[in-house]
Amino acid sequence: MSGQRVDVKVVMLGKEYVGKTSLVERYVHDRFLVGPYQNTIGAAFVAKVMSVGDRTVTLGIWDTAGSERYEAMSRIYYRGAKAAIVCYDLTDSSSFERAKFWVKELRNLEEGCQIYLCGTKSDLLEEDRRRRRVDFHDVQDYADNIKAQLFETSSKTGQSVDELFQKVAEDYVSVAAFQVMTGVSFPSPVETSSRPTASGPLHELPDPPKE
Ligand SMILES: Nc1nc2c(ncn2[C@@H]2O[C@H](COP(=O)(O)OP(=O)(O)OP(=O)(O)O)[C@@H](O)[C@H]2O)c(=O)[nH]1
Repeated sequence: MSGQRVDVKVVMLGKEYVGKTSLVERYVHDRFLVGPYQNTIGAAFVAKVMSVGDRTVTLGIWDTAGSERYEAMSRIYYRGAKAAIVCYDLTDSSSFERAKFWVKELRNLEEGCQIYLCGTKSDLLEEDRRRRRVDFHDVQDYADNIKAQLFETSSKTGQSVDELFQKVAEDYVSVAAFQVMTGVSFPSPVETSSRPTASGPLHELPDPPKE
């Protein structure tokens, strides 16, 4: 992919091991990789073209590293994002605390960024409901408060993964339509160029977004 036009910059944020890379893998390649866990180093980029009604929308998805070691780098990647998918693991309460940390940052620093909260690994709850460590209703209240949308997904089974990314694209289209109607100009699409990926199975890493 070179010089591909991206309509919506999407950034994946969340504690390490919550399943950000797996979510992108399921959505983009419809697969769930088994084998030893490989943490993301820095960030990885992938673009996905999709349809919303009769429109084509290209999502440019930045999968950031969850390790706190890379926190400063993740900040570079969320700059200018139109959507952030903030992930937490439904079986790990500390990962929800980390999600709140990212929400706070985005709310303070990226006003125009729509937040999607994503509770991951829902298949583990289907196996054993007692594994849930993050209450659905608590998160729903929190999501209402911060005007975010909430999804619970499984990259293993694919549950709600397409719906999540579809909603991101649909929201982009309706906001863009609203802006055209009201005459408010919309930022021009981001141009990307190709470069080898920093990590993992995702590919096509463009230049980091400029501040
Ligand atoms: N059962 C189950 N396991 C999952 C799911 N999603 C991810 N995992 C597992 O959780 C581990 C971490 O997944 P990753 O996608 O690498 O997590 P990450 O958030 O990208 O991690 P970092 O790159 O370190 O930030 C891997 O062993 C995955 O196989 C899921 O939906 N269900």
